[in-house]
Amino acid sequence: MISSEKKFPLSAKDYKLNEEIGDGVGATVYRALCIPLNEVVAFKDGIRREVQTMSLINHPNLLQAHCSFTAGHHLWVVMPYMAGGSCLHIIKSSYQDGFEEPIIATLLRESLKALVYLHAHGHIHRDAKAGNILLDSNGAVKLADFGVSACMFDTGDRQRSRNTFVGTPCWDFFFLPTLVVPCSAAICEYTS
Ligand SMILES: Nc1ncnc2c1ncn2[C@@H]1O[C@H](COP(=O)(O)OP(=O)(O)OP(=O)(O)O)[C@@H](O)[C@H]1O
Repeated sequence: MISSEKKFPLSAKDYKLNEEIGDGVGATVYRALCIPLNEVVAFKDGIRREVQTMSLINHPNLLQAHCSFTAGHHLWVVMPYMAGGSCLHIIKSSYQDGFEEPIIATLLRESLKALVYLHAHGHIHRDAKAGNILLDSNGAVKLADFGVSACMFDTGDRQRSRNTFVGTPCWDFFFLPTLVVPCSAAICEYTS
């Protein structure tokens, strides 16, 4: 699971946890400092499936993990810190009337490239939404949060789990059909 040439340490003592930067349904995300590399990172108490998916993907529009390790009962995922925050956060703080169309088009294009890549590799994200589209300090767009993602090649219980409903209802039933589906036939999140 390497998103850069740098070797991120695999021990909690090498990280200094700072403030909470996100509180999702499944996990809390923190800003942290990787002390030996003097680099700001994001720290998430992940789940095994998420870590597995993050270890397999490699695309500029997908948030890869630097590394992961266990400490006590926690499975920590160390990720690049996306200083721009999520699109949801930006909309709430600065664009209450919504983004202008050119911005939406750009965000969708970048997010769809990520989904096309995932689908081509047999993965389905299952929770594409503004809170999971993150921006870094250079404005790069990355799709994050593979906590409920699934793999088309899974068998047994994991295969059956693809048929369960996950994700975020308003996004799955409203946003995606009205905005994203006309933009790309690549959205096959619902066919699983
Ligand atoms: N690498 C990161 N850099 C900066 N902020 C992040 C990063 N990862 C996550 N966040 C912030 O934390 C929030 C929650 O993260 P994430 O979606 O991974 O958690 P979750 O518990 O799976 O969320 P949910 O289940 O609600 O979708 C994001 O919306 C974002 O604001």
